[in-house]
Amino acid sequence: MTPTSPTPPSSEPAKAVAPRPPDASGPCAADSAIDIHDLTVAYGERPVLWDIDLAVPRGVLAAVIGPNGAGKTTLIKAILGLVRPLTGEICVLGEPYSPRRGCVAYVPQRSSVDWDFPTTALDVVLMGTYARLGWFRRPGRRERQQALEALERVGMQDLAYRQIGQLSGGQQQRIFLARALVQNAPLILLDEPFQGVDAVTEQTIVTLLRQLRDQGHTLLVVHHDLQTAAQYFDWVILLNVRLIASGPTASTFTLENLQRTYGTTVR
Ligand SMILES: Nc1ncnc2c1ncn2[C@@H]1O[C@H](COP(=O)(O)OP(=O)(O)OP(=O)(O)O)[C@@H](O)[C@H]1O
Repeated sequence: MTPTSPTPPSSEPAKAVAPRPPDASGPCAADSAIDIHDLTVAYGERPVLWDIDLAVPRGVLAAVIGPNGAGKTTLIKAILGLVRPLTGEICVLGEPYSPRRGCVAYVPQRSSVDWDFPTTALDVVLMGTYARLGWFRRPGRRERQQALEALERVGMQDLAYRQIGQLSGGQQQRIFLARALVQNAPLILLDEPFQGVDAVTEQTIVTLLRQLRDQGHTLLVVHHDLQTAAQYFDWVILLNVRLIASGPTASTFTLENLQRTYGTTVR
């Protein structure tokens, strides 16, 4: 790809970008949960994602890892159609995003949510049913039951009627996870779900993510903690504006790849 503007990031080109699966064909391979070709995203003149080619298979619990400002959140936003790429194509579950919108659940970064918005935990979870209901139907008894069950799965049933602004960080994170559960989407994107949560909540979330993976969902999780990455995830995507590597954790989460992602200071 050779766009005239903006100029490419100055760092050395990535040497070993993970190859796309050999059976992937056309822009939207049906066997991939996410398929990205030649993706470049810029804010103004500055590229924050450069020429990304990436295929994430279905049914993996995948981490997106990279330093601050590497473009991890921007990658999630690009998949969700929230930022307009300069170039490139993104396919979700074998199709462009728009017709697949209802198949994707999103657990945002806590800091990006207005917690003063006057709504209860149950109402937030019920939002996960809206895509199924369409424009003109309101959630009924069945949807409320599903929402309460999801709250129970994340251990939050007792706080269903609490205002979201009155919940702790870990509790808020679980509410958004419950919303994703209710949506029952095949693809779930989570932006730093462990940020600011205690060890017990972190384990609750990890257990849920594994259960969802075992049920066939694909999960893409922005993750910062290198100590836990290999233990939690079976697929890793290493990113620093460019894609450094993507693949099974055992073969991809290597010291060499981490050094290329973060510089030479990783031990
Ligand atoms: N709306 C925006 N307008 C301009 N620049 C932005 C915008 N959003 C993000 N950026 C910049 O783009 C770069 C990538 O941001 P992004 O949030 O995707 O990184 P990240 O890897 O998620 O970082 P972190 O680990 O700190 O959350 C950063 O340098 C950031 O300052």
